[in-house]
Amino acid sequence: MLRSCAPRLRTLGALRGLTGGARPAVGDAGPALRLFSSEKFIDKDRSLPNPSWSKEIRLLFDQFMKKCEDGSWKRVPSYRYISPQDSKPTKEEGQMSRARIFSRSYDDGLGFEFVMFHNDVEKRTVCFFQGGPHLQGPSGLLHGGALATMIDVTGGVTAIMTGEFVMTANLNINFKRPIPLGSVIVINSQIDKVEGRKFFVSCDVQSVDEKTLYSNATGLFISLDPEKK
Ligand SMILES: CC/C=C\C/C=C\C/C=C\CCCCCCCC(=O)SCCNC(=O)CCNC(=O)[C@H](O)C(C)(C)COP(=O)(O)OP(=O)(O)OC[C@H]1O[C@@H](n2cnc3c(N)ncnc32)[C@H](O)[C@@H]1OP(=O)(O)O
Repeated sequence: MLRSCAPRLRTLGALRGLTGGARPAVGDAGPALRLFSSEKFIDKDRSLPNPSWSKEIRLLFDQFMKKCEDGSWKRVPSYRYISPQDSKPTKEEGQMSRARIFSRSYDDGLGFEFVMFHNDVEKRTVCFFQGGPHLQGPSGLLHGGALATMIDVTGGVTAIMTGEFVMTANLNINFKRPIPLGSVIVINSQIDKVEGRKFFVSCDVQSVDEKTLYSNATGLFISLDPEKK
């Protein structure tokens, strides 16, 4: 069921660094730590390096943090939980009270390790992704659904960074080459066209040396109709 508009806009604001929270670091699109309203619980920003990150993804992270210094790029923060003020007004109970954002639901190193950087002028996002052992599909290879998740999230962030809260309406993915589990890949996403509430986004997925095109994709993201909210 769709939630009301205002909480979503607060989430959007936090994502774009437009609202309060802990002080953002230079080059960040938002707060590094998110204090929940009770101030008893701190949800850490999971797009920062952790011990499971390989040298390769750390190097890419460092390179792009440098690009953030002149403000042209911003690191996109990423959390495990939706903060209580952005959640449904009714108290969630049982299993639902433990809800996590899917792409951040695994412990460090086991699932989706990634960081995204966004360029507002170019309307594009780059994601560095390292898929952990719990994302295996065929032996030793990344599951296609895990890649689809990352394409969805990267494309979704590219659209969301325009300031609209969007939902994914359509994804078309060509899986061209299998991805070795644990390797680092680069997902580039850009907005090709905007028609009213429709954001047409394309993505390509490559090896770090750009020699292998693993996948390409297009997606349609639609911002919510105020009449229907
Ligand atoms: C969800 C995340 C939650 C919290 C995140 C928290 C923090 C943010 C941090 C990070 C963000 C990460 C990015 C998120 C990535 C994950 C995104 C998702 O997983 S979303 C979940 C999967 N998607 C859905 O469940 C969507 C289900 N569908 C719908 O709710 C609706 O169909 C819709 C997409 C909202 C559109 O419904 P509307 O009633 O608003 O639109 P319409 O009036 O029907 O159509 C408008 C326009 O668009 C065309 N159209 C609609 N659907 C399609 C389609 N599938 N293919 C092509 N075209 C489509 C339609 O024809 C109309 O066109 P027009 O006539 O030219 O205007």
